[in-house]
Amino acid sequence: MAQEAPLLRVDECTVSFGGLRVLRAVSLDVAEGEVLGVIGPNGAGKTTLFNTICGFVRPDSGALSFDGRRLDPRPHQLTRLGIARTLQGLGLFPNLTALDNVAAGATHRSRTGPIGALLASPWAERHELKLRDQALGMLGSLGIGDVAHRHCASLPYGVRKRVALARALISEPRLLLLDEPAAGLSAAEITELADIVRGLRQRTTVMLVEHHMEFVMNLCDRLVVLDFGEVIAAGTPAVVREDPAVQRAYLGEAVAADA
Ligand SMILES: Nc1ncnc2c1ncn2[C@@H]1O[C@H](COP(=O)(O)OP(=O)(O)OP(=O)(O)O)[C@@H](O)[C@H]1O
Repeated sequence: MAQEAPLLRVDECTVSFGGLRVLRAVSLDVAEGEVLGVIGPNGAGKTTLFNTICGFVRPDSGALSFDGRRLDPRPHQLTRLGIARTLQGLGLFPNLTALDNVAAGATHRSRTGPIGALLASPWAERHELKLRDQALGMLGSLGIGDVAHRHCASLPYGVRKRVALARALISEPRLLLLDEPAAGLSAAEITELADIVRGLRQRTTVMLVEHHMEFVMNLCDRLVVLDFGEVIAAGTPAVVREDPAVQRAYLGEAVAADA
């Protein structure tokens, strides 16, 4: 039986900054519907891998494909291609409400355009109202509908992280890239986040970079481990946790965290 093509394929990608080789012939597949975690010690190249997938960094060699087609993205094309990303720094507009921040994630779907906006046609207004309804629904589905009209600057960090997640989801991505989603969250918030991400798999594929071992071990279907820019292991959390190369890379760190 023919094997289904992966949603995302990273094929032998090598990336250098000046003389520093940061990714070394990295290959991995992300299957539709899975939650894939990318882990590795500090400086292993995880963020660079995300940046390469998003087109912020061009590989020296190698190729990417998305849904069976060559992926050579410019960052501004990502949403249209069906890829969304949350950032470590969240990147929210602090003086806008949570609702406006989320609606901003759907601007590629806004068909109003500058002329329509100037004319404020009833059609354009209806369309904008629909987008705002969807943004409100998205905040509600992440359990923070009550903060929709509050400025982001006034919200606790854990809530702002959910706003950023809602903004990524409003574009209805096929692939959602989460950059350290658990960082800075309390233990209770991390448990809730894991439940949220499990719920997301009905509608999107998730690839995440994370340091929190218990979170990734409990949540991810598969893990890819990077060390010094190389894939040193890949497989289920149970397999990866027992891998001697992974344990060596994490010497002194809690890879086997009581997951
Ligand atoms: N724009 C850049 N110019 C030069 N060096 C860079 C650049 N971006 C990253 N690096 C270097 O590339 C290496 C990998 O960095 P990267 O941020 O991808 O690692 P990481 O695994 O995400 O680390 P962390 O877990 O600490 O976030 C590091 O040595 C870093 O200093």
